[in-house]
Amino acid sequence: MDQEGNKRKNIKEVKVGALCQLCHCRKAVMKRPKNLQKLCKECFFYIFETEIHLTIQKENLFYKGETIAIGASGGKDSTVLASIMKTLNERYNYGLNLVLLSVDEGIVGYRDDSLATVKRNQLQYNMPLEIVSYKDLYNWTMDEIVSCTNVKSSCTYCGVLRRQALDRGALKLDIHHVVTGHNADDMAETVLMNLLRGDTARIENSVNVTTNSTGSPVKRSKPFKYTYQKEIVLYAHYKKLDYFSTECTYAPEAFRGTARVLLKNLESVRPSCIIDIIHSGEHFKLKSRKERIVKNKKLQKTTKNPESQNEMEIRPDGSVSISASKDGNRCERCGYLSMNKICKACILLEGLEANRPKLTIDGITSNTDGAAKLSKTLEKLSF
Ligand SMILES: Nc1ncnc2c1ncn2[C@@H]1O[C@H](COP(=O)(O)OP(=O)(O)OP(=O)(O)O)[C@@H](O)[C@H]1O
Repeated sequence: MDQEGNKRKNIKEVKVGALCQLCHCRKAVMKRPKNLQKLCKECFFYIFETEIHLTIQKENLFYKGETIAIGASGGKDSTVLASIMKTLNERYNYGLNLVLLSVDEGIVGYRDDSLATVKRNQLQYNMPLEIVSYKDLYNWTMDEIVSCTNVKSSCTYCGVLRRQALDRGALKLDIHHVVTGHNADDMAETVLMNLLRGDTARIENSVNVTTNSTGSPVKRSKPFKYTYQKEIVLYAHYKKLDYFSTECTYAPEAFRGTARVLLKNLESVRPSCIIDIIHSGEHFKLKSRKERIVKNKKLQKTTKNPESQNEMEIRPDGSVSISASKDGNRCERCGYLSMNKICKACILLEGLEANRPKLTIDGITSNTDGAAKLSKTLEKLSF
């Protein structure tokens, strides 16, 4: 049974047998994963939707008449997001124009199936759908990238390329705001990961509901910031939403996987820990950049190259980080918006191009479709 199947099995096993603690008249069918409150289905729907509405209101996420692209992967989070956005838009008269935006990374046996789900969602929610592909944007599919690199680093490539692809897809439609289905578990995981790596500079940013990548005119919001993954699964299950439940064929980023297991263990003994970690991240204050730079200047006296325009920071372990000078707003290679001379996507693609010949033997392009499946099978083999 896959992971999703297990989750659904767990849901059915919840036996409550008491009255709903909200309406006090209907039978409770579940214990809320967030606070163990016993609820009937109707009250769960109401409280789940209302909490997301309150996050949207508190953070002032949208304005009337705004067009919003919903990052739609066909998975549970973004499917529930599309459904909720439609419900709240109608119920509270947000006045939003909602569009589904999908990125086709080119992973045979995974993304092609999930995109079929998004196409059904398009009809079910009556929303326009735009699909942009890595192949069209970068002339690479993820299957090709993995056959040139390895499965383990695939998430790094995919993350950078997808972020830019979502931006480009949105701009193609003249949309400047993308919402994604990142949830409370994702956020807590990211805070934990950054904390464990000592990457404190990223903690503050990782708990923001809305973020703007440097140089990007497209902002991103996460209306599910306080929404537990387990509750998203419950909502999708009880509402019988049509979503795709297979995990990506490629390995999840190794360290994130470890942080995920750690978080699940913590959650099993203290369900509130997910929100608690997010709150800790929200209250985490780094010394101002100015303060850090002044402190480091003494150290830099001996290391500073007077000809360099680059800003240098010395990390606590003594290693040095040099941030590129901000030369302009466009990548010199692809012309896409970037605060650096060459955007991250182009840097990664440049490394890949060097390996492109490996994919072509005597002018015949080798078939990389399903490379992920093959790699996974090989990984499992033992001799
Ligand atoms: N291929 C894609 N096209 C459009 N949006 C995407 C795509 N992949 C991810 N996203 C957006 O980023 C969010 C987080 O994706 P991620 O893959 O990290 O988590 P997930 O739990 O698998 O999400 P989901 O259940 O929605 O697939 C998704 O909810 C979605 O909004």
